Amino acid sequence: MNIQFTYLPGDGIGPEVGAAALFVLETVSDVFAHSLQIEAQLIGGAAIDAGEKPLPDATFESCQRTGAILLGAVGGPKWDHLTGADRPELGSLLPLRKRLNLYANIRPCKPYDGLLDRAPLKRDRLEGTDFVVMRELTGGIYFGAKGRDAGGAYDECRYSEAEVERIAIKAFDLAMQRRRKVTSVDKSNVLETSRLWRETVEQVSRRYPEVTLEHLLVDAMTMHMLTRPTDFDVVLTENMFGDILTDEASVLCGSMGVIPSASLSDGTIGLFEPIHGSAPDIAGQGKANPIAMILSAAWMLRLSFGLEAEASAIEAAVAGALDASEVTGDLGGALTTAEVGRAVAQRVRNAA
Ligand SMILES: NC(=O)C1=CN([C@@H]2O[C@H](COP(=O)(O)OP(=O)(O)OC[C@H]3O[C@@H](n4cnc5c(N)ncnc54)[C@H](O)[C@@H]3O)[C@@H](O)[C@H]2O)C=CC1
Ligand SMILES: CC(C)CC(=O)C(=O)O
Ligand SMILES: [Mg+2]
Repeated sequence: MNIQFTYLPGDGIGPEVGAAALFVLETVSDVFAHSLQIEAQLIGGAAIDAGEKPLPDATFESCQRTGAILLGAVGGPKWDHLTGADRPELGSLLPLRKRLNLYANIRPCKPYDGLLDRAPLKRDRLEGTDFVVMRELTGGIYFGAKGRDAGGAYDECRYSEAEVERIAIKAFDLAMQRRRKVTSVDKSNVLETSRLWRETVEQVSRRYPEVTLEHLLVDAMTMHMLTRPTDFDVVLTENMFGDILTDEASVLCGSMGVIPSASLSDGTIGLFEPIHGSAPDIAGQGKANPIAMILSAAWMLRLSFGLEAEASAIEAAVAGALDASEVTGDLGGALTTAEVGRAVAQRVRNAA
């Protein structure tokens, strides 16, 4: 098969973890006799530095055409003086998600066995943790009107019933394939958008009588996630809460550097990216953990190209590398970003 995708390394550690993931993809395509057609494009601060818009037209066109996108991260202190749509985050990543209608962001929290002792929680409390966060990705406060006025500053948060309904359906459909439980997280004691969220999720849940529905307020959820992580199956939540809760979930999994994500629409386009950002504090030092990016590449093979054996081969290689402590410093190892990429690739080759 010809695996054609758009590659957006972006900023900070993006190009570093991206190079490691590409190395693994090249090995997989060699082992499984595929060809790779990589369309590398500019995004974020890297695009700004090249004299382009944060989301250049050529980049968007490539994403639309290939329908499979592997992205590192955007943003960093170098561009923090910029405002509004001139910023990498507001001018590239958010419009990319919005314009491609990638409203369903799926982020897994299933600690690898080799990392169970790295989390602050004891192994016996963590063992069996396996939940997925279904985060709404194209609505809410990140996309509302924002600005400054005489009174200070404002960020508007809006959700339509249709926006809540479609992400709730995704969550319930996913729960039907898993352990049939949805935990919907909102702030309905205070926010009107959350009241709509809760009512709509209730309505959708009536179509799924086999699925147990639980509602939690987001402040309490930050505690429940740490005290009873094994209780959750599908966690359904809005854009900003999902952003925050999944960084917290990374603590259960050992590091920010191990959680991949898929952002999907109702069509065939998929955007695959680690949940972490550009990590300017470690950029350029070979310290970044590439596993989240490598797993995002595996998800791209599975979800955009239907290459299940190839995706599973990468995931098995990652599990093997973690068991053998072939890891970067965030996981207590001594390997560089590139060395982890090579170690995972070697395991893919050895298993073939
Ligand atoms: N999807 C994206 O493009 C995202 C972009 N950002 C942007 O990234 C920049 C930095 O944001 P931060 O708040 O520092 O979040 P961050 O996720 O980049 O980093 C948070 C902490 O986790 C560590 N970390 C992150 N990824 C790691 C990896 N792969 N291996 C080892 N350690 C890792 C970092 O060193 C840092 O200490 C900001 O400009 C922010 O807007 C933040 C989140 C997502
Ligand atoms: C630019 C941010 C909204 C990206 C982010 O933090 C995320 O999607 O996790
Ligand atoms: Mg985030």
